[in-house]
Formats: sequence, C-alpha cells, structure tokens
Amino acid sequence: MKSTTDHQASAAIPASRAGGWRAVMFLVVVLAYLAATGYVAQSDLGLQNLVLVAAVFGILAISLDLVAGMLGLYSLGQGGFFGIGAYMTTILANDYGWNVFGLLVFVLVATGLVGVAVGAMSLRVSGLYFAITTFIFTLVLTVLATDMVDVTGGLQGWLGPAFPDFPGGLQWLGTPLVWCTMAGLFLSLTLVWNVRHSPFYPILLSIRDAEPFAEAAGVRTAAIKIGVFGVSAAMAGGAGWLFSFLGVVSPGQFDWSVSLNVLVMVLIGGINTTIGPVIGAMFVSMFPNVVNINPWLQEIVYGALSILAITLLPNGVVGIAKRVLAPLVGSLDPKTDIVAVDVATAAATLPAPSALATGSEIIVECRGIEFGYGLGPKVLRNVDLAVQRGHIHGLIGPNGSGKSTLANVISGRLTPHAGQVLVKGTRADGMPASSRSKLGLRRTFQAAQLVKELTLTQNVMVGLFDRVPRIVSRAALWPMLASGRRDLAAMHRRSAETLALVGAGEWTSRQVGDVPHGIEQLTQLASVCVAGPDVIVLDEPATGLSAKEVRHLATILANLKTQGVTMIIIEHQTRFLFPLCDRVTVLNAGEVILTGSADEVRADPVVRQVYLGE
Ligand SMILES: Nc1ncnc2c1ncn2[C@@H]1O[C@H](COP(=O)(O)OP(=O)(O)OP(=O)(O)O)[C@@H](O)[C@H]1O
Repeated sequence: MKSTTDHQASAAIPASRAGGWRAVMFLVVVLAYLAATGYVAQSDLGLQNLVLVAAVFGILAISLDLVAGMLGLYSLGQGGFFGIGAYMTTILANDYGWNVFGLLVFVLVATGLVGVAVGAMSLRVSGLYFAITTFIFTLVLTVLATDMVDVTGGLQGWLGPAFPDFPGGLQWLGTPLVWCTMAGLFLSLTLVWNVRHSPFYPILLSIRDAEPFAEAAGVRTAAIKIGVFGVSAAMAGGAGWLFSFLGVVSPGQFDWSVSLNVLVMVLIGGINTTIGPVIGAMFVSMFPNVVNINPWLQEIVYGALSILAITLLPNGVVGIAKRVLAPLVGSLDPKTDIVAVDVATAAATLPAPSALATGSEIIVECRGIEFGYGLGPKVLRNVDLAVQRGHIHGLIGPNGSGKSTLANVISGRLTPHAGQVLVKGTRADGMPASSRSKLGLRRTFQAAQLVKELTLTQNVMVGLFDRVPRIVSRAALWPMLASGRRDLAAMHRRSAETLALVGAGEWTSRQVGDVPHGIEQLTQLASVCVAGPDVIVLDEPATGLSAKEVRHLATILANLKTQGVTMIIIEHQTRFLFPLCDRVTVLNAGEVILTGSADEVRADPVVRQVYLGE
C-alpha cells in the first residue's frame, strides 16, 4: 500500500503565483494594521479608549466564536474567564508586585486550566444545558467577586495596575498599551485564521455536527473539545489581563450580561467567521459613543438594532458581505448525476488495505455478544460472527432484529455487556471507536453523518485524521508551516481523487448541504476509503438510492473487494446485497439464526419465513 506519508512526500506544492499574491496581500494587511495601530497609539485618549475597549472585546468575542462557532459549545462563561484574568492581574500586580508580563503567562495558564475543568462538563451536557452551566459559573464568580470584599474590593473593585512605558528610545511609538492590545487582537485573529485554514477545521466541525463520524475516523473528540475550550478560556483570560490596565476592575464588568453581550457580538458579526466577532465587538462597544443620545433611548435603539441584526442576518454582517461578493467570485457549475466509474481504473487506484486476503484469516470476530439498551430487554443475545479477510459479509434480518446495534458494537459506539469483539486478533470491545480506526476498521452510517456546510472534499479529509501526523498540534500555525501546506495539499488531492474514484468527482467543491442523497452516500464511502481501511462496516448503504445509484454502489463495493477490503454490509435490499456477498448472517430478535452463502440463506425455510415473509 502506498502510505499517506509517501503520498505527502510526493505532494510538495509548487511555488505558485497564487501563493505569491497571498503573501503580498498578507504583507499589505499587516502594514495597514501597523499604520492604524501607530495612528491610534499617538491619538488622543478618547479615541484610544474607544479602540482599546473594542479590541479587548474583539479578543473576547473571538474566544467565544472558537468554541461556539467551531464546536457548537455556546459558552456563557467567557465573562467569568475574563473576570478571573482581570482580577488576578490587578491583585497580583498591585498587592504582590508581580511583573505584568510574567502575569500574562500566569493568567493564560491559570484561566486555560479553569477552562479545561469547565470544558470537561461539555462531555456530560451540551446545547442549552451547557450554556446554562457556564452561565452559573459566571454568576457564582460575580457573587464571589462582590462578597469577598477584602480580596476583590467588593462592588467598588480595585483600580487596575499601570501598564509599563516603552523604554526611552521607543517612546515615539506612542501608548504602549495600544500596541500590546492590538498585538493581542492580531495574534487572536491569526490563530483562528490559521485553524480555519488547517485540516483541523473540518475535524472541529465534524465534532460539532457529526460526532460519530469524527470518532469513527479516529478523532478523540472528548480530548479535543476540552483542549479547545481551554484555549478559548485562556484567550478570554488574556483579554481580562488587558482590560485590567484600562481602569477599575469591579464585578459589574464581568457579570452574566457581559457573557450575553459577547454572544450578541458574535451573532451580529457572524458566527464561525474569522473577522465577524471583531466587527460585532466594534458595533457593541462603540455604539454608546457613536450614537450619543439620551441613555434610555440609546439602550432601546441598541436593543432593537441587535434584535434586527440577529433575526434578519442569520450569518451576521460577514454572511451578508459574502452573499454580496459571491457573484463576483463566480459560481460553480452544478452537476446533477453520479459519474460512471471505470472499474479497472478504480480497482487499480483506490487506497488499498494493509494486506490482501490470505487464506481464511478471520479479521473481525464477535464471540457471545450480549447487549441491551438501559434496563430494557436484550437486543443482542449470544451473537457469534466471524468475518473472513477479503470477504463481503452481509448482515440481514427483520426490522429491529439488532443489525445496527451489532454494527455499533463492532465499530465501538456501544460496549457489549458480555462477549468479545476481536479485530485482527486484537481484543477491541473495550476500545473507544476512535481507537478502532487505528486497527484499520472504518464505518459508514445509515443516515449520512457529514458536515453540511463543508465541501465534499473537506468532509472526506476528516477520514485522513489518523493518517497525517500532528494535525492538532500544528493547527495554530498550519498555513505558516511548509510541512502544513504540503500535507494539506496532499490531503486535498487524495480526498478529491477518492471522491472521483467513487464517482462523485464532479461535486468535490460543493457543500454537502447542496448535494443529493446519493452523492452524500458516496461521500461517506469516500471518507472511509480515503484512509485505505482493512474493514468497512456499512449500515444500509443503499437506503434512499435510485436503482441506477444502487448499481453504481454495487460496482464500487465490488472494486473495493478486489482491492482486498473486507466489508460487513447491513442491508435490506437482498437483490443488491446477495450477489456481492461471500457469506451472509441472518439475525432475528437479537440472535443469529443462520450463517451461510447467499444461496443457502435464500433457500433456508426459517429465513424465508421470518425474513422474506414466505
Ligand atoms: N438508542 C436506543 N435506545 C433504546 N432502544 C434502541 C435504541 N436503538 C435501537 N433500539 C432498539 O433495539 C432493537 C434493535 O434495533 P436496531 O436498530 O439494532 O435494529 P435493526 O435490525 O438495525 O433495525 P432496522 O433494520 O429497522 O434498522 C430495536 O427494538 C430498537 O427499537
């Protein structure tokens, strides 16, 4: 098998003209940013304060967008992390004389660790419950900050520390806090932009929208959620560190309304967009200064504008801008059909498994599997299954007989109550789904688990997660690393090639939300084939496909078999399944009633009675 690393090594990006233009654009943006920062740093205090507050809230909004936009974790705890950063800086600098830059490191680490602890809750609660839990976290911190008067100064708070001046020779640069804050904003934007342009981005979105898909591709979703939440909390703590230099630090500046306001900023600017949260932060923080009217009228106008923006612009200001600019960028030529596959080519070029079929080696084995949901009756009873390497093994049975449950037990979504699962001779029943992909076991789902807002290619790239080294650790710098650009190009190419080989090559840059069901199914298949698996478990792959699409799917699966890929296929459409199968196992009411060739199964009177209804 040609390994992914070989693939990457042969995929160095040529120094393209597009890359050169991108570098020039980046340089222009950086110079403009530096010029704007220099201008503000030498302006009057009024403008400086306006920009500083907007920039600090910009960082805070980016920190929320990182978890809400990319992971779907709507945190109302950002105000709490912000407050912890500001209080730590104020108290440790004023009372204990800590160096403020040393404090920055301390604050980032401390708030990051608190974030890891809070993020761990996301494994137990999600959606609204996660938002409420983080809201309570902020509420409790505000109460503590109000009541622990000796430490926090109570409702009055403390005056924050002074920010150090530039050394003598650099004083012409103006106010150092402006430079430092704008550097913080730039770093936060760069971090998010880099992640968005790395293969970690589709992985984050797959955790958000299709967690079982991510796990089946080898992604340790729990660790990633907790880690990213820690980074987000550290960013909010860093914003708090900056905020402490702006004046008084008191509970009112970090209460629950701040967390809600930050969410409003993200929604107005555009959730899951790099620049959107900063635009929202500018709008919200500058509004009272720009619209200088009676305070109560100002609140009403602000509230009305926010409601209008959130309801009328579901993707925020950035969403509108993208829609306006889309015609200028040009639209894709939509195709509406699968593409016939050249069987010989596909067989020769689909990523191959680690070994071709040898003898009668059993590659997946279930021994005495017992399983039931909660306190309900057993759904699987003493199930034995032996799948030979290189075979297509069908799994049939009436509705509710336990086929999908068995697929989930084999692939690791469910842990059996008794019995063993062995993959290539290794005990796998105690392993999480993400570890089984390392054994070469992949799966597809009955209802396609994909990320609708990503392209087909990006979805397929998720399947390469454990085939490319250090995707997570390189994500923050990805586009800046030569290895990152090379690996991304290789992943992109290999994903597009695999899509082409399953017959969806004309759709690679379309979003999953815009393609028909048949193409979704092929994308699922490509996302597992791209990794060159040894075994694929397919749960009702022909459901919802037209007759032509079913024939096409049968061709692809037959091709995979000639490559040596073992498949366990759950399917009701026996006319599609039986010609493909080497062996078929029939389940009824959670028990195996027969395993044999398709002809034996077809001829068995019990099977004809319970399943074929004869
Ligand atoms: N999450 C769940 N919680 C409780 N019971 C479940 C759950 N999932 C499935 N079941 C029950 O377990 C039994 C087996 O379901 P399963 O989906 O494995 O059957 P199946 O053979 O795949 O059915 P189908 O062909 O309709 O997909 C059914 O009685 C079903 O109602």
